[in-house]
Amino acid sequence: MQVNGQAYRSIWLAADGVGVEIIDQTRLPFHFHIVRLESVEQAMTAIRDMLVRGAPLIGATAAYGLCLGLRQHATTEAVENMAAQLIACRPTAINLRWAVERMLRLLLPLPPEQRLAAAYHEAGRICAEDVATNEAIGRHGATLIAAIHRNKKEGQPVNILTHCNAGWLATVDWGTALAPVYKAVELGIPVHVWVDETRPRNQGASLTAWELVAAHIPHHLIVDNAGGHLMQHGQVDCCIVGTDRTTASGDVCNKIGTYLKALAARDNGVPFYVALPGSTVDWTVSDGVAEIPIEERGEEEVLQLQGRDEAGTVHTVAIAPVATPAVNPAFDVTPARLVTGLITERGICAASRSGLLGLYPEQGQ
Ligand SMILES: CSC[C@H]1O[C@H](OP(=O)(O)O)[C@H](O)[C@@H]1O
Repeated sequence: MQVNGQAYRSIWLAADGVGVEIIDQTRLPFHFHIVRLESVEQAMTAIRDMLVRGAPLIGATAAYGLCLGLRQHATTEAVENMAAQLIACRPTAINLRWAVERMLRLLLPLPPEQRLAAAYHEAGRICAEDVATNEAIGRHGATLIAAIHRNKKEGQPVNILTHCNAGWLATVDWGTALAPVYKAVELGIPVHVWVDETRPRNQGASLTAWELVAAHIPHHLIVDNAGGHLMQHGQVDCCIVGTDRTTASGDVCNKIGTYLKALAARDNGVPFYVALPGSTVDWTVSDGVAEIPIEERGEEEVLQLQGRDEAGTVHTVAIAPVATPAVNPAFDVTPARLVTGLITERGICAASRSGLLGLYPEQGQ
């Protein structure tokens, strides 16, 4: 996407063809800082500490992490060990495992001396495919926004609520939930985005809002608890969110708070869409609540907030008594019954096994 007139992806191979460069998303929205990764350990840290985040992007980072690790060790044992460590960095997003296993399927049959070049090529393919996939998600999702727009009064924008960040920063480019917004804007459809701040890491405030400012797309930041009220008062035409793992039956795992938004949407008759690439479907599980591992992150993310003072200095401050403990589940699962539809690179389908198999028939063979 464009940042101050320059095109960026969220991850790219450095000019020397060796290092991998990322946008440090923990520094946004106040600082646009690029970090160069030179080892698999640095890639793991970037994933764990959320310098990069978002299911497709952490998958792409892990793929390049294997490339960086192969520069040191190319034996089968080393590759398998690196792969296991990368997958363990974060437990919920399926794309992390998907990308690493795709790399292993390619690399393990090769002789060690051929693995490095093949790895860089495949990591590049994973990134290029993600860009094309998300652009297709955008095109399909934009048809939904266009249909809503046709029923709006002349000049009225389509009001879309989104949760967390499923924009281009969550992927290699375009994003998933925000891709339809970007494509709708390209079609000249007026949109307005309600941006859930998304406690505790405030990725809506720090990442989605930053993206929409850069794209000059009208939006308002809202507290997570305001969405239901806005829906009750007819101010939300649809919700579009991302997902870190969706089950074969259409249950959707996404950033904590998504489930509550889906409940409010159902109660108010607001369409609730989930945008995802096929690589985010976990065909091995059906019951999302029972089977998807939910990442428990550190309590400090709940007990602290980060912000910038008037002098431009960024501080981290406590928001609760020192003696107060916190619990920090990073994701929740929205049952398929609350999902209006899934927006994929192959089209839009019902949040159901039959709906998904209709778009991905090869998964049923
Ligand atoms: C396109 S995946 C977006 C998805 O990932 C985010 O989780 P995290 O920032 O913790 O990696 C969030 O659930 C987004 O909806």
